[in-house]
Amino acid sequence: MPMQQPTSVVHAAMEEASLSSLSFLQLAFTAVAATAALALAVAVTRYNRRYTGLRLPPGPPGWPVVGNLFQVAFSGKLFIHYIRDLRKEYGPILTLRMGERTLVIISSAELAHEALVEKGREFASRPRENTTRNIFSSNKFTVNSAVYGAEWRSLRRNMVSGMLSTSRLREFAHARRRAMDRFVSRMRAEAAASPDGGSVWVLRNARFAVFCILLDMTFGLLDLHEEHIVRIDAVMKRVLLAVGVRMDDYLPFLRPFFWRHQRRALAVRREQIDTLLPLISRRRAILRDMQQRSSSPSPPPDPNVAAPFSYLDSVLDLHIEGRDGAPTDDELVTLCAELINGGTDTTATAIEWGMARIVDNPSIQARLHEEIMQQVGDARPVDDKDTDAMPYLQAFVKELLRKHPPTYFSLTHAAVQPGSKLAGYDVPVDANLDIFLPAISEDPKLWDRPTEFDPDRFLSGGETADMTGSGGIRMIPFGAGRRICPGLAMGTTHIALMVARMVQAFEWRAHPSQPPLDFKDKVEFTVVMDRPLLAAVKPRNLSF
Ligand code: HEM
Repeated sequence: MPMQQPTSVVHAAMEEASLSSLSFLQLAFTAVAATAALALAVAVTRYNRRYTGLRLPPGPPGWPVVGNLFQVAFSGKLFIHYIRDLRKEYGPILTLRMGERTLVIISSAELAHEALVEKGREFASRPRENTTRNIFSSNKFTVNSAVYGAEWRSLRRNMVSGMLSTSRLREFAHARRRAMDRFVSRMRAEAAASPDGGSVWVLRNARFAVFCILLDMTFGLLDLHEEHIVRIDAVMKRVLLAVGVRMDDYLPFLRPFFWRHQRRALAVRREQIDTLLPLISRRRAILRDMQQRSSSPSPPPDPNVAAPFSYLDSVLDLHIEGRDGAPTDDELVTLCAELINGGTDTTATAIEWGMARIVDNPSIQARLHEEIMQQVGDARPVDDKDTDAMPYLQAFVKELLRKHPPTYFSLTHAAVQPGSKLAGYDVPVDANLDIFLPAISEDPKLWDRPTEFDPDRFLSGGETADMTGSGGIRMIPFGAGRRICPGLAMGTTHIALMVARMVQAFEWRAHPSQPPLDFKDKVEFTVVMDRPLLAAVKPRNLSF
């Protein structure tokens, strides 16, 4: 769940304008000018009052009202690259004013440690959100968006113990096996049907495979047809687009001009509810049936239709501290969507970068394949118990998450109370606190040859990587501290398993029709390859 790009905000605003007629534009400009003049006076007064007496971190000087918004938007750079350049000038803690919002961005291991570990409680909250995002989060009733407090604790405790613990993860080995078999067959079919008989789009296939696993785990419905899954996936993608950053997030006085976006977002929410609620009702019926069977001599339900447990089961009657009653149907939709969204794009993105590294470096592929042959052979598919016992694969996954963290920013944090400081600077309670992760995992003070991709650095007495950050921060692709990603174990398990199955099933090469591989990045929902990876594959001889 990465921070959104302000440049896309401007594109959204331009798109909105192009849809309008000229007369409407003239009217709109007059209204904007008048409103802007008023807003200017109000905002300048409010800003001065808000931050009087505070010492904010340094940052580029901005304009009244809009702050640095247009500097960022018209810089011609991706936001992630803009920040990388800005940190050279202002150092590892800086302030950007994006209209109404103040961003404090930190980008060093020391400051991440101060914010997430030493002062973890002080900065464990999330900032306020716009109305669209509040609709999709059922007013911040999700683990990722909840403000720090009793509600967040209940939801998070349930997600971790109910779904993401190591023991629960083990129980879903069958879901992974099914999804992996389908994943490999789909790639075989795609390669066979391609004009040259051997091309595969990596991200698309990886994304679908992870989506299938998470759908199984969320609803425990094992008989969904592929076309149905594709339809659900399409709706989930529309949701991600609907909650994207907009200009009015930063300049709320422009909100009336975004009424079309708002109406579209409400329609997508309706679609999301209409798509997921029938799955919830089916699971409820299965649970009732299971209960009846347990008190009668009838046989258990068909294991190919329903899993014995799902994430949904754990939230149906969830007691939330400080709240009466169980979650409503709409809230159940929100909670289920969170589990699926949290793990899909992040994991799939990592797979794409990983396969690009494998295609780019044949010796990495040879070593992975050799390890798979030694540990498993070609008579059965690799499973997750096997991957735990493969040191080179584990080192590869770590190096992958160091060099290509799927999100460059952690989710935005916020101070719980006024009066918090970082590096001696004030961090206002209404500021967004963002942690820029690649600056830590490529810091030459912490890493030897930081820009090189080299899994060997983690083997036998080489460098170490505690991805939780609890033993010191060197790379934190999952964040650290109280709000660390609860899907760390699941994410790394899925990445290792998918890479192993892909290398076991195929020999991977750069595609002859594509320009030489480059590792340029761009932001979609996560940080993906600028040019999506199309690889050439040759199926290996397997005897299963
Ligand atoms: C490679 C895979 C993944 C990566 C790189 C990743 C990364 C992250 C990051 C950077 C954060 C923000 C931490 C912070 O606020 O400081 C986060 C939060 C979160 N992630 Fe993940 N994630 C991954 C997989 C997953 C999976 C598989 C799930 C669940 C199925 C998940 C669910 C969540 C949730 C619910 C939060 C919010 C935690 C909170 O606010 O308490 N993630 N993740």
